[in-house]
Amino acid sequence: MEGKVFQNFNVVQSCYRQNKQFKTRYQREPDLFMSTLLPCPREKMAFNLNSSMRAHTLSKYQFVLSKQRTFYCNATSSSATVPSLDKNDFLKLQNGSDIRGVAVTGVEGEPVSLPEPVTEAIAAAFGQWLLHKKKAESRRLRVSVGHDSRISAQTLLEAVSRGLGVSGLDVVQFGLASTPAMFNSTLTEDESFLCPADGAIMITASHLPYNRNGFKFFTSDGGLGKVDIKNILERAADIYKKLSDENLRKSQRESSSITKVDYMSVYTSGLVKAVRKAAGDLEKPLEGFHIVVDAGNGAGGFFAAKVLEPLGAITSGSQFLEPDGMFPNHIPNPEDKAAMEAITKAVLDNKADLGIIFDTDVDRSAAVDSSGREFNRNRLIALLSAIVLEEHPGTTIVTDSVTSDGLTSFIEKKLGGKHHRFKRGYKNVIDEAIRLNSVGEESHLAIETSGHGALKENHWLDDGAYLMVKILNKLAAARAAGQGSGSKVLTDLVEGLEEPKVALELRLKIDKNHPDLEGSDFREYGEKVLQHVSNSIETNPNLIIAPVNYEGIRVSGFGGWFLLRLSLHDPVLPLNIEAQSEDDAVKLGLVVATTVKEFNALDTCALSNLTHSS
Ligand SMILES: O=P(O)(O)OC[C@H]1O[C@H](O)[C@H](O)[C@@H](O)[C@@H]1O
Repeated sequence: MEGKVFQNFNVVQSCYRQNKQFKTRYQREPDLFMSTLLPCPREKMAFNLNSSMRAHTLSKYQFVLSKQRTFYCNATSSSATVPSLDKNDFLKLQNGSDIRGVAVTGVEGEPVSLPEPVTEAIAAAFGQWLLHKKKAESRRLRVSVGHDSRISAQTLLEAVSRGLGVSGLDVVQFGLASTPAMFNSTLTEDESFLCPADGAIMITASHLPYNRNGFKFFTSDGGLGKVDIKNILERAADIYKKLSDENLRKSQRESSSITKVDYMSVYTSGLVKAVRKAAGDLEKPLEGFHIVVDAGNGAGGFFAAKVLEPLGAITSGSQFLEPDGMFPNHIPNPEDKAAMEAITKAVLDNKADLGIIFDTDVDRSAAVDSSGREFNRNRLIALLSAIVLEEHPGTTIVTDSVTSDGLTSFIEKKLGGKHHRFKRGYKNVIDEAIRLNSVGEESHLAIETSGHGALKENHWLDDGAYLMVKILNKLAAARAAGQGSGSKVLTDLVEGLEEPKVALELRLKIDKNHPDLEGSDFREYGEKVLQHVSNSIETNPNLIIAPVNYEGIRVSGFGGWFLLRLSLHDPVLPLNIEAQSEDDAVKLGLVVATTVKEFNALDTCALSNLTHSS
């Protein structure tokens, strides 16, 4: 265990050993017990730990704790004023299968919606949900918690730990971590790292601005979906009411332990092992390769020193590896133009073989070859499809809805696979791939143009770092087979992918307060728009509506296509257009502009700019 667990604050072991009666009952009836347990005396329940504390501070804590085995955790409820919030306020924090909110002030018009007490209530609710789900478990449950580089990470980490303590769960803090590592911790079998965790929480808001933050939740079954997130937020609203009631805080509670573990070393050594194995157990299969990493000051900086260097790669010229929650260089997001320009420049300036870029929490990635050509969006999917279809001939590749027609013919005609173009949303594509397998259709890859991707061989873990490992395997194998160096082997794999001359996305906003909505939900209004576009196009001989389509309306015409759909989260109709010339893109834009013109709540400025640009 030495060197693995940084500190272990198992101060409450004797408390809960003495409290078997409590334990048995709480395992059997977690929900019922929570209602008597809550609200708890927050003055007593929380450790005030700071992962960036210096060593001497920590040893002082350890000394105190080891001397008092029945020590009740130090009093540190958040000092923030507790605003009055109801269920709706909590439900507003749901963003698909994530929770997102504003964690710090600083942006005008964006008040804090994720203060510490709300965070505590959400974490307590996840604990409650987990206890309910794992009723049958006879041991005490533990939850791993990690965070990205955001400036609010530490505050929220402490609030999450307190909240889990409220539910009587043990907390295992990983510090700076990636989202996929958190899921991985629910699968790892290694008691010396306190794994598997029964549940995991990642504190992140992906690529959103510095003032935001949020949570993703995992169990060994994968990331929680929309229904469970709603359930957790509803529970959180109830818990919150009780947490803010001063009179009730005096009741008894069970203490929880907080342990800090260097789990990222387990996770990264898994990635290193995967590449070594694919290269026939060579110790340094990337020796001689020069690979630059751009972590955008998010959590992905580990990839250079902890993955590439042990494999023998040179990583000089890597940039923005140090965590900085103000993201001073560019948005950590492979979909961002400036981010892709930054990594491309780094590759060219350093004459590197390959560039790798991650989003803030490393569940998304993209690459750049030695000539500065991006493996991003459709080209990243084409590359991964080529690799996976070599390993699993004929398999189905599940993608999101905005993928190009060229990608379909590449996967089906060149690679001999099947392209199942499904819906937008990483959870949607992963769940669809799992469903296909369950009904007998083999699928090994679920991937989005956004850079989210998951493989069956990797437990359907949505992992940007593992996607890059698949690419590294290819480089290493080519080197081992004496097939030259550089990234040519990768570039060759996407040879034949037809790419459009023009690819654009316009996001048409729906004004939620417009009288035309007549009090209805923006989604209903959006559906009406889509139905109307579909009806108007049906009779147009120049246009063909895609017969198989899972969201919105996809139409081919003028040598290209467009897809108009409802955003997963926002009051927006995103419109994707791909065409072989600007003129053709404008023609497709005009089709949409003409058919939606009577929908006054729809902001069509972006469309007008396009159609008037010619
Ligand atoms: O529907 P949109 O607004 O384009 O958003 C769609 C995107 O939402 C989130 O960012 C998800 O993480 C992505 O997986 C998804 O693709």
